[in-house]
Amino acid sequence: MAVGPCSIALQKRRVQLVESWSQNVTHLQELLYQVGALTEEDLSLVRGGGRLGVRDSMRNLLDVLHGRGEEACRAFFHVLQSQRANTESESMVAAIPPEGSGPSSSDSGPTNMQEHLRKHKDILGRQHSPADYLSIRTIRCSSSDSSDESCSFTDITLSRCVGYTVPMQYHQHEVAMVGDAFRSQDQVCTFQDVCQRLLSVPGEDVSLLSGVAGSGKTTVVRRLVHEWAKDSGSQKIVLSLSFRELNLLSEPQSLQELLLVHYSHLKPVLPWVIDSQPGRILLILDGLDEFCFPLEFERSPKCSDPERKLGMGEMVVNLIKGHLLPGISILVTSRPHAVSKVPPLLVTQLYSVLGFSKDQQRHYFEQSCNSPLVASAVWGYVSSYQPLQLMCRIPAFCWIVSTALRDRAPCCLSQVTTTTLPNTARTMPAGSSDTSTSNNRAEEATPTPSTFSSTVPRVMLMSGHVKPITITEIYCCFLKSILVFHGEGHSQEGCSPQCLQEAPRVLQEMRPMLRDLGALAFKGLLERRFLFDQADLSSFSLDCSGLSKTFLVEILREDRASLTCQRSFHFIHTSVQEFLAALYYVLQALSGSDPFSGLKSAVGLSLFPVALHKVLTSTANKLLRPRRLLRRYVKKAFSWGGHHQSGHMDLFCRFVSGLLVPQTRVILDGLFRGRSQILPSPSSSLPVPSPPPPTPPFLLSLLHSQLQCGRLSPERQVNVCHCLYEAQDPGLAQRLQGWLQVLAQQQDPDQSGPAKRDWSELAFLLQLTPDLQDLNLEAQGLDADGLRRLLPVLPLFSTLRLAQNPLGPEGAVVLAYAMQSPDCRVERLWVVGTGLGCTGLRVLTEGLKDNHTVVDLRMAINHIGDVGAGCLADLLRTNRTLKDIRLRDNQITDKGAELLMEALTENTTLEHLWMFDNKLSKEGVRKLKEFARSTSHLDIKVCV
Ligand SMILES: Nc1ncnc2c1ncn2[C@@H]1O[C@H](COP(=O)(O)OP(=O)(O)OP(=O)(O)O)[C@@H](O)[C@H]1O
Repeated sequence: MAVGPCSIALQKRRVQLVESWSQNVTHLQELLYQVGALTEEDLSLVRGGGRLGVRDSMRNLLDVLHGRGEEACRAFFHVLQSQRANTESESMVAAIPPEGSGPSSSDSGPTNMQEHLRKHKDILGRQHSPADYLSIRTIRCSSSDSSDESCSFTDITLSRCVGYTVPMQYHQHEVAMVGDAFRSQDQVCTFQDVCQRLLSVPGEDVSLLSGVAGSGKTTVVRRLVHEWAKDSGSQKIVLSLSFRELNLLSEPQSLQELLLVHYSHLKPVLPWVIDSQPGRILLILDGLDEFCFPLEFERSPKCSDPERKLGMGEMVVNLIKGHLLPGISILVTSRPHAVSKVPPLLVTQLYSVLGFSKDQQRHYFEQSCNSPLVASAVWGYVSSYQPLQLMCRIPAFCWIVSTALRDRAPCCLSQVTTTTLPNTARTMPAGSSDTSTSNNRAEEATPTPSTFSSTVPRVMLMSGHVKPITITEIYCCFLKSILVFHGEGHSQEGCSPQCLQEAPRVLQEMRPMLRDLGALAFKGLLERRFLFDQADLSSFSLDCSGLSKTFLVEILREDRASLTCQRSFHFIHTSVQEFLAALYYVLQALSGSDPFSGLKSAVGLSLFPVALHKVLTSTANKLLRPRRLLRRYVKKAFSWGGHHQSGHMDLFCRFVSGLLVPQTRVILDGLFRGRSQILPSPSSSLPVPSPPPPTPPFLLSLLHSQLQCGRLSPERQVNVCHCLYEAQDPGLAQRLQGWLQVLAQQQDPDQSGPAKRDWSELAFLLQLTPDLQDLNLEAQGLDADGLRRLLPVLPLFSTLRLAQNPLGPEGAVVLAYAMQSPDCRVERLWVVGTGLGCTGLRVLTEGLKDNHTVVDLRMAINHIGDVGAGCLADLLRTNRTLKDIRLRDNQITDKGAELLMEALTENTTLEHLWMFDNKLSKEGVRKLKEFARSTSHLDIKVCV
């Protein structure tokens, strides 16, 4: 059987031929029979006994023709050409290979190819413009025909590693991982690098893009598509689908059908591209973590036919395995916990969104605030408070913080009043933003949350609340900004005195709606659901048509699936859902109602009829005193959060703690004023409010008893620390002092070893003390794992004393990250007797190559040997910061000393090198001394 250009073309264009010609299959058969290309037997085979549909008949026809060889295929294309007048698919006919020519003659594709692609770029470029996505502020600016550029993306930092291996396990809330992000071992890269790789490099591969909620994955995708659409020279053809949309397709579908419905404007060209130039296609699948169908990579049957109907899970498996659409490249985005749904072997590279670096955060605030003064004030505030700054690596937090702070800034900065707070109030210590004027200096003062003090005046803003210092307070300000300043009728952002005066009334009016929204959020959290449909909203009496028009677009975002036109809703960020859930919980608990019963009656889940449930609840309320009820509900929230090892209730618990603080609730004054408040409601009437009541003691004792019970995992313990912080526990400072005292008592290395410590808790506490310079953890039994937990704070100290701890080579890896951190301030690194060995030293010196802060490195008794000395020598060739290195007792011989001396001929900055107690010969010592004499700046201490 001859295989010629027509046979090949017929195979390659099979999908397109079925798509374009199935309706004419009967007529084609007749014509082919007439010209002798088919026999009667062929005809009955093609018809399949009359049971087949037209598409299957067409597939049979193509199989038969291919089986008959080149001549039959050529006849087929001639027949098609003769039908040209009858067909709508001109491009199809143009693709028929002329007699005698090879298939390559049609490689330029169907006619109007460029035209179709241009249209495709226009459509996708519009769908992915930054304007309708980044913030409501930009929606406004776009609607008042401002240019796209004004709504631009801020650059973001990513990392790239080839493939991935570690099956990741997460026992903490994703927020807790933010600090980890910049410690990645992988190569740091920019958005442009990712763009360049995905859009320029042809070929078959699967890339994963991982990042926590709100880290900007979807934004990266949008920006990628946006850049591609702007680039008229790009040869790639980007197709983008979201898992959220695929979830809606419960019936099996063929991939071809799916793509052609989704990209109907590409109908005339897509099959051709898929068939003949798959390397040009980049398929983006966004949001794997939301995919509700199982991905069974082992068990899903192999399918390479794009026309075969498949369930969505099977389709995705076959796409990622390269069976369906072989040759294309695929980008899958996901939150970290779902990344491992894709087997590592199938992944070519893993990109991780690290978020905004410090500079990028500053730039973000410059872009998002309406004046440089406000931007600088917001940035001054964020950068002065370490936990907040860590959180602001996530862009979504930046947006929340910016919304919370910027709106009130213009009119509040110059109109602050101060008042003295009672004993739970916090210090507003020295340290002010660089833009502070004499008027606003108090406002700009940097809070140091570690020192909740009783004496220092607390800044009270005109808006009736203090400058937020807990995360809960920031979210309260965020909500208030949106409700009060962004509501309908407020064309301008920013507060006005009139808005502020009306705020309590507005908040009071919003109370029922916020309660319902919070109940929805809470129910979602319980069920770990972050996507809601219209029925969900209606079950909480939320009117979706009203929602999308009012301020709530900034809280609850609507998606309309392009495949099914179904509407779905999600909170703008999971933390906003967690905050609203906590708000609902606290509102209910404060008014003596069971937060769970609120859900049951709303969604009809109650085991009892609603009326009976109400009777029982009110009887219980009468029997139990309201304060006891409150305690019971709060306890329930915490014990429940503590039992969730996944950590997904962590933020919720922190917000509940924060909202139980009367001072925090002042911000949402109006919302909390109710008939049946159990706790005293703080008064906030201006100009001089009466002191708010302190944090309820039962809350603090509840949290403390959780810490002491010893049943919580280390991750949950850290979360309890966060809760104490949100609850503004005045005891936190003492706890830190206690820790520091413990650490000051040096352990005797001969003893059985120090008690097992919770290093995460220390890391948390240390974050709250920005002025601590010297971290002394000598002989504390600190191992590599403990050091890793401390990593967020390690770079922030000028002296790190880590001697006599079993750090080992793995600890060196952690130290290397710390030294490479852009935030590194470490000048003295003391790691005497930490078991680094030559392997550890190699890693550490690699880290130090990117460091410009360490001047004093003490590393006696580490068995680094000559190999280690060689690594150090290598470092000294380029390093111009180190002044003092102590290498006593490290088993270095003459060979190692030679390497060091060689390197030191190129280094004029090192001043001291201690080499006592190494394995040097007399000759080696003599040479070293001679070398020291010849280099006036360098003092070498050595003896045999
Ligand atoms: N590069 C950026 N420049 C400006 N704003 C950004 C940028 N990236 C993200 N944001 C802001 O953060 C918000 C959240 O981003 P995005 O939706 O991309 O996160 P995500 O990682 O996809 O979140 P999720 O996992 O919840 O889907 C955006 O709405 C936008 O306000």
